[in-house]
Amino acid sequence: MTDISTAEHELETSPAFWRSQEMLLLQQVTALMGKDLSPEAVLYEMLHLLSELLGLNRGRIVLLDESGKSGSIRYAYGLTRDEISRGRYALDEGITGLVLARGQQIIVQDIDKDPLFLGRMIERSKLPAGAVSFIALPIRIDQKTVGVLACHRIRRRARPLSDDLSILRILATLTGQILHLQTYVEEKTEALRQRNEMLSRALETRTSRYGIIGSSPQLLRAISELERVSDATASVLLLGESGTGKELFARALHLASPRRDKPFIRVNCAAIPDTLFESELFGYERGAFTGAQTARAGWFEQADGGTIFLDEIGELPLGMQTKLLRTLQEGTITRLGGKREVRVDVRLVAATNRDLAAEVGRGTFRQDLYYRLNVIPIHLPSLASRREDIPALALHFLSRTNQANQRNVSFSTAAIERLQAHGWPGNIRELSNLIERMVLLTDHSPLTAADVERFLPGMAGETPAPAPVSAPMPAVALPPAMPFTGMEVVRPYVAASSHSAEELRGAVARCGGNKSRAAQLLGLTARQFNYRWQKISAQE
Ligand SMILES: Nc1ncnc2c1ncn2[C@@H]1O[C@H](COP(=O)(O)OP(=O)(O)OP(=O)(O)O)[C@@H](O)[C@H]1O
Repeated sequence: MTDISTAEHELETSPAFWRSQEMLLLQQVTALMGKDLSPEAVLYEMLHLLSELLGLNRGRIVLLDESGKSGSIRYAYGLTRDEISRGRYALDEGITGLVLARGQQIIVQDIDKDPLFLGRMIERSKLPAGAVSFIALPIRIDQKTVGVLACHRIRRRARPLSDDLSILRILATLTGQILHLQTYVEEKTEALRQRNEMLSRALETRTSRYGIIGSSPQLLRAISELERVSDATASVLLLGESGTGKELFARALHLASPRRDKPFIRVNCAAIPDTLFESELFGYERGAFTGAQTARAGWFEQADGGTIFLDEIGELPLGMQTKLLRTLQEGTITRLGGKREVRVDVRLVAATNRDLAAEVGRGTFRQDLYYRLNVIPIHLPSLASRREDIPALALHFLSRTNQANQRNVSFSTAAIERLQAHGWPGNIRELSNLIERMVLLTDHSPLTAADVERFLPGMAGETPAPAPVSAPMPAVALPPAMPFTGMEVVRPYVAASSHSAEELRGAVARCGGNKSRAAQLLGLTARQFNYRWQKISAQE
């Protein structure tokens, strides 16, 4: 031996050298644990360093299989794939099987001399020529043996066996902790995944069962109110600005009720001329009026067993309000020109975007009917008060329009953000119409914030502040300037009670006395306009 190698030998055999090697190993392993919680990376590196720094070779970690009756090698260093695949042990089989079964460490001083040592995994010729030891220690979680940490050790080496055993015990404990942590994290993650799946399924079925999109607390509250009263027979009054989904909710209420297989009849009170209300709602007998050549059942009779939805109930003339109240109280109707009372079993759902209580105060709506209708009021939130629903609604309308028109248009994130910033006085109907127009009238994808800007009514560059919950409509609500679409806008986005007498008169004057054009200018239906016009004329 040269002087240098003698010095190296002395250094290598000094206890200080081995302590520093052990410290290095532990430092490296714990540093890795801090970085990466996956056992693969940490345990592999641990076995690697065990070999590199301490000369304990062919380390392996055997873990019990799910059956608990056998174990197999899960992590190893210095073993070939074939060798690893041979590393399967039944309980009590060989040294590893014994440690698995009994949870006690075993040290085989010389593998060639121990009859219990199987030697089936690695050919003897591949191991060092001299005496080779084998050390196997149990890995425990919560006092239960779940695996074995084992390695080879050249018997004739400078480092005492007790030191190797000490560090191996620490590493076996560390392995147990890492595996325990992994199981814990996996269990927690799985539980969270399942809970998440369950919640999103519940949300999905609750909100999309009736085609109602959105998960804002305000919308969920309205849906849960709807579901709570769906089985009752009392009248429901849906309140909310135009386009907030009152009709959708009325249909949802019907579908959620035991009447779902019976008719759902929608009557738009704003669209029926005063003179036809009675015959439309209650039907008529033959000869009831000129032209009544056959008898006809009205909407109430047609809805028998089901639900009648009186939309824009605030437009109902006073005379009809009295008749409706009688029907609600007595559960009967009398056809126009008829004498017989016909029993009808109908649930009434009414909707209005008007302040009915104020109408009662003004004497244009019967108080007793108002109380009768207002038994179960459900307030539908404006879109501006639940902006978090805008992305989901926008994507819903986008995919619906894409499908209907064989298009494949998408939105950029900025476009969605721009939609979220808009005030939406026309609520969901306005959003739905806007998206339909954008998809049909643009020839590129994704649609950008600038595209949205171009299509928003008279808002270029302006970001309106969020409207307060159930904020009244702006006093002058002229219909927004729409880009040419080739489509009729189905309904104007204007609250029915939002025009002062001055505005009505001003519009008529601007249209040279033409009331239909004045109605158009103000974004009202002819009926809505006439109703207001009569009202201001009566007040004069
Ligand atoms: N939460 C929602 N999810 C999906 N679509 C919705 C939702 N709310 C409303 N819509 C859609 O928006 C449009 C307007 O809704 P709806 O006609 O029910 O409003 P409304 O309150 O009855 O309006 P109006 O007072 O003018 O009669 C419809 O096409 C409806 O399907």
